[in-house]
Amino acid sequence: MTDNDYENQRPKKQRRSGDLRENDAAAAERRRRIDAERRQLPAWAARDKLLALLQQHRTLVLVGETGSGKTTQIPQFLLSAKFGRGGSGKGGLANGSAGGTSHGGASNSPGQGGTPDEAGDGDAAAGPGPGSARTAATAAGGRGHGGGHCIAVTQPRRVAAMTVARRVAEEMGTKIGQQVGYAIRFEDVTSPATRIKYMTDGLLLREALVDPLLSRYRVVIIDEAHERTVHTDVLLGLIKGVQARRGDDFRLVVMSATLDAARFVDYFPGAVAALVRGRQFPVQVLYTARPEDNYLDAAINATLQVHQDEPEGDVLVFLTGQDEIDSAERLLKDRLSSLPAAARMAGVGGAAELPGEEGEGGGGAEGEGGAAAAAAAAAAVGRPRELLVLPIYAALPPEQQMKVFEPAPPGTRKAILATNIAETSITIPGVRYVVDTGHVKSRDYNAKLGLESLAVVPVSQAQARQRSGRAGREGPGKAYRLYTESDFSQLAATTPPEITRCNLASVVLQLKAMGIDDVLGFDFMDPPPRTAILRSLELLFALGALDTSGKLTEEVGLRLSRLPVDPMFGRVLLAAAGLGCGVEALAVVAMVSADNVFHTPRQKEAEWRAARIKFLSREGDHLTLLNVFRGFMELPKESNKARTSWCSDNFINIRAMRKAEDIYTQLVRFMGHPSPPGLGLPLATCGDETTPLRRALTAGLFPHAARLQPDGSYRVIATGRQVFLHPTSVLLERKPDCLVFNELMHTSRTYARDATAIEARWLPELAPAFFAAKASAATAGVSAVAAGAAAAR
Ligand SMILES: Nc1ncnc2c1ncn2[C@@H]1O[C@H](COP(=O)(O)OP(=O)(O)OP(=O)(O)O)[C@@H](O)[C@H]1O
Repeated sequence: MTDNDYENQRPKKQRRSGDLRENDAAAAERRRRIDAERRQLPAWAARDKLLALLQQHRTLVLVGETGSGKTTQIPQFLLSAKFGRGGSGKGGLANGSAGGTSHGGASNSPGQGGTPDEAGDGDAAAGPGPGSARTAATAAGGRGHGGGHCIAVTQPRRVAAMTVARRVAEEMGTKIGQQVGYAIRFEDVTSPATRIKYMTDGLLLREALVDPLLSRYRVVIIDEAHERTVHTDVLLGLIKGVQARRGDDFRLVVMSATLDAARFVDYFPGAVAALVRGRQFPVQVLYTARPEDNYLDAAINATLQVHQDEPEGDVLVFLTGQDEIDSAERLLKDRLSSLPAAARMAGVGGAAELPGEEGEGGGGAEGEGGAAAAAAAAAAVGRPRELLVLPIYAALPPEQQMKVFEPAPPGTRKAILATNIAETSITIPGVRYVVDTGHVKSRDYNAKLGLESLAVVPVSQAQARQRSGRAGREGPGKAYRLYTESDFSQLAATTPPEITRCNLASVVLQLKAMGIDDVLGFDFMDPPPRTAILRSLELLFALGALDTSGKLTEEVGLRLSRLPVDPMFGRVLLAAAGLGCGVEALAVVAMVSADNVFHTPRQKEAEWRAARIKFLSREGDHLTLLNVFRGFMELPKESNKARTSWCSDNFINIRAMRKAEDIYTQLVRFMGHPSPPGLGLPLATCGDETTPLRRALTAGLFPHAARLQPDGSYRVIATGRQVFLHPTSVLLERKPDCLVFNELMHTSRTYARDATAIEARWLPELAPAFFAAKASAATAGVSAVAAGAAAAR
């Protein structure tokens, strides 16, 4: 560098260090403020009592109001009491204060079954059954434990894991990924320094595959346990086994604002329940006087009413899914444009990928004389004048999801349209108002048919409380429930555990991979229906993941358990690797794993049908999806404009395509990676030759249930009732040993939606008697193994 260069640099350097000092000062001030806020949280008053309870009990079931500080504070308390520091094999369990002064904030919760005495009952109740949970521990093969140094905090959802981790890192004044980190599927923001790790429950379950004793962790916190996701329930069963094996070296905390603590205390030997009393800010709950005919309209009205009448504060609206959110966004725009000038000034900011859309940037005030006065009036009463509509749902790319967490620009109110992704754990800065439609999309499973479906159903009371709890986190809030108080009282108290209403193939596969062979005997807190487990065993057998004695096969089962996709899709990928069409199979699996890519507006049916023709394949929907994927991938990646206009011309959902591309990229890495959990499989392409791909698809989806015939039809071979049909399938021929169809089910998603139609149409054809007579000896073997295992207990 010459002197001259140096001189040129100097002022910049000085400016930079000046900026840094200012930034440092601002950051320090912010931390001081956050620190003061933290100390006001109800959880703080309970700190010493909670730590003392955890010294004495291996399981703590903690109930505390939404916003009381469970998710953000408890892990920090544990860390400061040395629960999250390893090496000695004892850590805080021996050294931490064994009681301290109780501030009276926490109490053993009478009526919730939380006393140590009652926990003794739990011991007895759990006595004879935990054989399989112990098997889990044994499967660790004597792996060392005692070195656990980390605190894991599970969340049912990725967004919560990410955002809460960031908040806690900020509270602790560290960079995310250092002392505090998070891990979600395909994204690990942790380091060797990490002591508090927020993660999805599904990810901790995956970790248990390779480390069944969870030996990295001194404490596991299962947060939002009331949600009873399938992953949480399996984890609870596994952890029970881990506790038995690791003894005093391991602690479990189960937390929620809306939890039946007694159930958990009964389930875990020696558990104790505690209640954190009090909430930070009040939330006023308002009900409608009469039931609403159309909750979507009612939600729009309520949002606009809040925007027009209420002082500043963002609105969080709970809807059921992406389609509904898209409609709500459009309706809000339309309604805003028809409002009087004062309210109309609020342009509605479009979704982030539509820059320049009408309303963006809030130019509405320009040139409207009356509007300026109205704006002044709104400002005078502290009402924001613009409304910025932001969606958030699971299929939205993460960078767009994060937009809801950014503060609204001055003079603007955010209206966040969310699915239940925003229902628990998270704090969205600025939200003071919640609009609860009272509905949610929920999974259901028909074990008889092996079909999963999604249906819009009323929320439970616990969900309604969680939703209201998203207001009142930074100040007093209001929750508008779009149903009557009497309807609320009729709602189920809690949501039934997901494990009792979903396809269990993945779960069964993972348990088998952990060495738990007797899945029917696994110590579930709420055992799933027996038929559902049997159906999963049959499916896994049909996929080649289990042998006739119900054991995991090395070649298929073990590798499938490592693939982070549905076992049926995973089987396609394994088959494709052997058939030289891995690239195409990955594309198809990515497309069916993303949301529906086709946009089918009713008013433009002729147009979208015409646009669809160029992608259609006579060989089936999978090949059609492959054509769409190839078309998209041919566009220049860096040109957002080209991609957007191609999607819009072809009536294709760009968000779903981005998601598919993302899944594809991640799976390519995963499949090709030479060391576990990667599979090190070659990824060849079959080009325009489609036969290998069709073979691979058949192998994955219906290996023994159907065989592709030379003429392109499928033969359905009897394997119990494990048959997948499309509602438009046509029965070509009825032979003595099989039925011949032109087309079979192509994705789990489609059959999910059409489960009822399929049942009505095909069940008589697929009568149990027909299949019972033809059931293969091998499938019967799996059932016999399952039945034998059950009988042995
Ligand atoms: N990202 C954030 N920005 C601003 N404040 C936050 C943030 N995260 C948390 N807080 C503050 O910390 C408080 C406690 O949050 P925390 O998530 O720990 O509560 P909780 O008891 O776990 O609630 P819930 O049961 O709803 O998950 C919130 O009420 C809010 O005041």
